[in-house]
Amino acid sequence: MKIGFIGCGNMGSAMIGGILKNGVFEKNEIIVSNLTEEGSRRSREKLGVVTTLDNCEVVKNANIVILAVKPQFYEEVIGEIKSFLTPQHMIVGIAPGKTLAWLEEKCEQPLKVVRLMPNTPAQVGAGMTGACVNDRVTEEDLDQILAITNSFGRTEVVPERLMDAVSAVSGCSPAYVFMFIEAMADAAVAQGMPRKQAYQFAAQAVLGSAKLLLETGMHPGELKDMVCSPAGTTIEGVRILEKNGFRSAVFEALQGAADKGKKM
Ligand SMILES: NC(=O)C1=CN([C@@H]2O[C@H](COP(=O)(O)OP(=O)(O)OC[C@H]3O[C@@H](n4cnc5c(N)ncnc54)[C@H](OP(=O)(O)O)[C@@H]3O)[C@@H](O)[C@H]2O)C=CC1
Ligand SMILES: O=C(O)[C@@H]1CCC=N1
Repeated sequence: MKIGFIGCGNMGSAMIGGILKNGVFEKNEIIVSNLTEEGSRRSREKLGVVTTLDNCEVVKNANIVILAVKPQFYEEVIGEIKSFLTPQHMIVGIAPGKTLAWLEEKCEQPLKVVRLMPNTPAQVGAGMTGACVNDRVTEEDLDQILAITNSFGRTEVVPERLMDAVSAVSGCSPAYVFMFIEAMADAAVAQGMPRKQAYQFAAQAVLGSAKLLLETGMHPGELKDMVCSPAGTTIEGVRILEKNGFRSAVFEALQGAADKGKKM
């Protein structure tokens, strides 16, 4: 085995899905641990990887170890596995607030440490991951990490001080985007559109807008202005969004998410 996941829920399985689809590792090179027998069976059936209920088995059988449990369980899990870690291991945290220094300290030995902040669109190969590494991670190690993260979307290597911002703007933001889509679809339903069709229209509008911005590199304000005809329908909606503090609400939400990450 080459890569191991401690925990294989939403994020772990999304990451493994991309890794397998792009042939970064074969099924028999991936070992995952779950907390429950039910989770273990789900990992086996859904992904076909090697499974265990013993977190130490992951460390004994893989040199890249991804901690894909909720942040609250990081300390307990590291306590369990630390005596099996060696300088050859690369330990990868994906939780908000768990800094490189915190991970190094809890592992109690000099190790290659990586911090990633992926997001759930990784499930469909459209993830966005922020990455930073400690000074023991070589160029070759980083290339290996990027091959992994690029298998489920795009990656940006950032200074660690930006990881809370990454967590807010791409780790958490899919939740806010889904709330936005749901609200738009509710409004379309109120106008008489069948719900399934409303999700299609709202989601494709968000997907297309994101694609337009990424592919043209244009300023989002300019793209917004392209939609707003003088005395038209869109600018009326813009007025109402501004009146209701739409931008400020988004700003505050991301600020709150980033601040929460700093405290974790
Ligand atoms: N969800 C998201 O959008 C994002 C999440 N993250 C981070 O990813 C990490 C995982 O989150 P997510 O995938 O959403 O969480 P899930 O709840 O979906 O999955 C957690 C997994 O951890 C397993 N688990 C729990 N306790 C243990 C333990 N002691 N030993 C081994 N396995 C254990 C569970 O096992 P079982 O299957 O048996 O229940 C489950 O497979 C978190 O740190 C989160 O902050 C980062 C970016 C985005
Ligand atoms: O809130 C969470 O649990 C995760 C971390 C980053 C995005 N979502």
